[in-house]
Amino acid sequence: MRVGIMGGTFDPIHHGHLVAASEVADRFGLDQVVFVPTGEPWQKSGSAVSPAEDRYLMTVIATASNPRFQVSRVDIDRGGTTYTVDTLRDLRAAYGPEAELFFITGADALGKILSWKDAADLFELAHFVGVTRPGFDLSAEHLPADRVSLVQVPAMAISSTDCRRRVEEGKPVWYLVPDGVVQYIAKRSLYRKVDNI
Ligand SMILES: Nc1ncnc2c1ncn2[C@@H]1O[C@H](COP(=O)(O)OP(=O)(O)OP(=O)(O)O)[C@@H](O)[C@H]1O
Ligand SMILES: O=C(O)c1ccc[n+]([C@@H]2O[C@H](COP(=O)([O-])O)[C@@H](O)[C@H]2O)c1
Repeated sequence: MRVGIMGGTFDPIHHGHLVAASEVADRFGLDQVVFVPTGEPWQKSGSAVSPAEDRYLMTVIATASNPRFQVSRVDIDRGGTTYTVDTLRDLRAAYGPEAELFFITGADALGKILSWKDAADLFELAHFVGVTRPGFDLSAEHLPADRVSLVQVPAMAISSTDCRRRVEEGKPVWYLVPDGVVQYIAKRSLYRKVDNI
């Protein structure tokens, strides 16, 4: 079985994430892509991230219609700071030794990967797939060539930061995130200043 892993804070999940996963699934003939919302990400600057359960539910809503997309709670249920080395060990244990694991990252995340915990071990645990992202250079020169692939995906100039800012400013996020995620954000009053609720 060939399993893609798309880790992210998903605050909120948007069409950039979904297109990246879909393209890599097609290119590598993946049987599944598992979206893994982070528990407590340690390299996110700025304000605190939304509760894990909200990010988890938005990820479930966004992926529900695709039979090849799954969502895993491993990073949320482990508790504490999320490290990809733990994600990969947990998913290896869940899928067994025969599974081929492909960890999908945008160009921004791939550029910082050597700063991740136990970075040298990561490339033993999975094949890494870096995807293009508007505004970032995609390069794997710093990484082991046989364990990293680069994939061009349709350019989606969308970020979770921009989606949060738009909601805070009362601007629409329709078509940047799936419809059900727009509705979930409104229902839970996410990303609004307290005096806007
Ligand atoms: N528009 C996009 N195109 C390609 N890859 C993306 C895109 N947006 C995010 N990714 C990748 O998806 C993964 C998870 O991203 P994350 O959940 O941090 O979203 P983000 O939009 O970067 O969030 P934020 O703006 O809050 O930093 C990362 O590997 C990131 O590089
Ligand atoms: O393992 C680490 O030290 C590490 C540091 C930063 C990010 N990551 C992972 O990279 C993925 C994208 O993270 P983020 O913060 O850009 O949403 C997600 O799965 C994180 O757990 C992992």
